[in-house]
Amino acid sequence: MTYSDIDETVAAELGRLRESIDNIDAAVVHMLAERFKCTQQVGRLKAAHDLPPADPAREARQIARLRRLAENARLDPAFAEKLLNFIIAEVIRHHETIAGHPEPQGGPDRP
Ligand SMILES: C=C(O[C@@H]1C=C(C(=O)O)C=C[C@H]1O)C(=O)O
Repeated sequence: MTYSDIDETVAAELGRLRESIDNIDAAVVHMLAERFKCTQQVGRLKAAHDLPPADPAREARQIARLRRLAENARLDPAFAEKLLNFIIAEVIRHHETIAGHPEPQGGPDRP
């Protein structure tokens, strides 16, 4: 069996489900973009006040909270933790970059 010779009703059902998957993927991308906008601001605030890029205590609280949310939503908590750690690692990398390239006095828009 291949995708080109499946039954019409199966194709319709698959198409309907895939439309929802595409919508969810778009929402995930938009939500991540908003999250990174916030974390970039946090990175600039940390750099301006000489704070370290990573905050392990905050991360531990977030992971505990996300694992509880995942359990309630019947999502594998180990997967939720892995995903959050993956995102946080990227955020910390951004914060290290920001800390290494301080903005000139007057903020980011100054020429
Ligand atoms: C965004 C922050 O910086 C880092 C990234 C975090 C995140 O992506 O949620 C959490 C803690 C920090 O290690 C923060 O300190 O709030």
